[in-house]
Amino acid sequence: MLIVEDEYIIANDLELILSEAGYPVIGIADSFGEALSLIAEQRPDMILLDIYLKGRETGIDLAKRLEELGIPFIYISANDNRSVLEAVKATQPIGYIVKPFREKDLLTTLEISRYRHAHSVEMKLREEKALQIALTDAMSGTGNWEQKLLKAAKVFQPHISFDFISIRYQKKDNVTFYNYYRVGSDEYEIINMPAIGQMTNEAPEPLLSETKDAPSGPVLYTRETFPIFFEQSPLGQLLVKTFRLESAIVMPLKVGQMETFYLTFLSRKPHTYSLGHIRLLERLEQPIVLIMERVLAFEEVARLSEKLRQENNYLQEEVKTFANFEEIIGRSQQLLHVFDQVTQVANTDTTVLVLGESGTGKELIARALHNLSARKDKILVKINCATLPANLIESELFGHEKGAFTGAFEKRIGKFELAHGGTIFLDEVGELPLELQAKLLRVLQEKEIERVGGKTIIKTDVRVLAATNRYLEKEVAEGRFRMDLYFRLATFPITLPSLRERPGDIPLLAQFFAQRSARKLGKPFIGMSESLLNELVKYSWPGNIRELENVIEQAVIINDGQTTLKLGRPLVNTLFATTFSASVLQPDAGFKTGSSTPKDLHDVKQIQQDTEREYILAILKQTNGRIRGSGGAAELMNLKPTTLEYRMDKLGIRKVLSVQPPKAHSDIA
Ligand SMILES: Nc1ncnc2c1ncn2[C@@H]1O[C@H](COP(=O)(O)OP(=O)(O)OP(=O)(O)O)[C@@H](O)[C@H]1O
Repeated sequence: MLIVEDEYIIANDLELILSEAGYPVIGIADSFGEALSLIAEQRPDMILLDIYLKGRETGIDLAKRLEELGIPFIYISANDNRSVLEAVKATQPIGYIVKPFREKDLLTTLEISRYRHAHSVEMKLREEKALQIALTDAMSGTGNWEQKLLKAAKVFQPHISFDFISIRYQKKDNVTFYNYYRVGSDEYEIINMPAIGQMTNEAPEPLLSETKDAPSGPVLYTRETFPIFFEQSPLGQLLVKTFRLESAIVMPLKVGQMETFYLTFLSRKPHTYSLGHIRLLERLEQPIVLIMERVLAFEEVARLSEKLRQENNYLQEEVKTFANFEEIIGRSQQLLHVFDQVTQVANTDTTVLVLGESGTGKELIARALHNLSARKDKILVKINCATLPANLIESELFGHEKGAFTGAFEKRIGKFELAHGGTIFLDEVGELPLELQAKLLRVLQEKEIERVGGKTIIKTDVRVLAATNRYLEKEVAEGRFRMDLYFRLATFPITLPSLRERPGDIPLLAQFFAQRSARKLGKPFIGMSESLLNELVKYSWPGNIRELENVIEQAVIINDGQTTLKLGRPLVNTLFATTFSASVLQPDAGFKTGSSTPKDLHDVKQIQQDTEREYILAILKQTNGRIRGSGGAAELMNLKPTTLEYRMDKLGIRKVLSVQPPKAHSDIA
């Protein structure tokens, strides 16, 4: 114990009593200065403190230092002046002994004070532990940051009371403010930036950028020291003025390398905050930082696993088809030329536009381009521009912020962001609506994207591959496709030959598909007859390799494994197919990779179109107008539904939505 007493006799008396009672006394000081130097030498567990000492400073002045040092003390004084007693109370002594005292009274007071103090320290420790647990619960519960921080603020209230709490979250150059105003015992109003603007008639946003870094530890501000606080936080100044606040504590919490949370507790009363609060915040600093780090790490993990989940979806889609260059079957000159082009351009970041009829292997070539590039270990994201609803394409491509549109409940990253570091394959790019063509062009030019409803620009590193079975130049001429985008995409065009242009590859492909299907179905495959191969080669394959693949798979399915393959249905049974096989003309002008051109091009084309139209109408009648799904016209014709719809559109065949029974006035009827 240390005795701070200027009256020598009393001091000696005290020392004697204490020593005899088993309280070792480390010294006697008669002034403020001497007491501090004794404390510096040896820190006492407790101090007996007189109010009036030698020199200018009093016991009350010393008490303030003791509070800072965290040393408990008991006043021992004859002073009963009211204002002095008020000041004494404010210094939070653990006991008070009135002079003159009896030895018994002194020892009893000492014992009780010591017990109460030890008990209160233990209580405090327990309370602090409970506070930490409550903060962890608040922060790791459900909800967004605004809700979590409100829960955390409520947890603080009994320990560091406040009328207003402002939490600034600084992440690199990005600042977010969360403000809560206490309106009832457990009721808080969330005061966001627009609300501050409305209340103060001042735009608060510019003030954010003027916010300076606060000090490294907790700092207490009162009316006298507010100017320093205002200097650092002009927004804080606005809040203080608007909500008539009188004192504050600012606590910076550095989380990780780049992120800091600034907690500012503000009170309407001038003397709410004390050194005790500062000490409490200091003790809580590490635990809170740990909580925050954990919450941020969880968020990051959740973000990454969501990304991984999305990537997985695509990867699963990917493994369904071949992705290997070697798996592209064919030895024709036309195909070898394509291989040369692929090899040339694969390992660059050049945008490639793959052209060709439906089913010619455009997607396969796109995958080969990716697999032969330096990006092969990164993701290849495919997006089919024809199958997405027009109103969702933008958000699919670029992502959206939460609340960007009705139904955007959560923030979602788009495929461009997902493909970061890898490749994006825009299949059927010719179907992209005009307004999105402008946005795609911007991505290609600036290499940056903006989420729907987002304010920030996100840099991307994505290689773009695109494919279409449309004749894009015609689309440009007819105003359906932007010329500038066309030029951007067609930096390096690769045109795939139709199957009928390379009949020499048909036997190879047929064997390959037959073996593969047999393996898949666990059936033996003993070969194909000469006549079957001839039949395959003669056929015109409007659905190209996809159609061949399907025809062979069907044949393998119905085959018993003991005899050579037979087709499930004859290939010459459609007018559509025969017409095309009779001519070298493409069903869709523009992908002419063959050499010969019929003389009377116009007439042939007209006949061809009429025949095709009749054929499609006949099939549609058979299916009651149904295009998609099993037993639909597309399946019967071995075409993709989108291709069939495209053809119908071209030939002026209207789609009938309600087909049961077919309407008498419709095309189909
Ligand atoms: N040279 C080839 N060797 C083996 N299989 C091929 C070859 N070319 C295409 N295929 C197969 O044919 C089918 C159709 O190919 P793909 O989907 O790449 O065509 P596409 O031109 O992209 O069609 P669409 O324009 O209709 O989307 C796929 O199953 C693909 O694996």
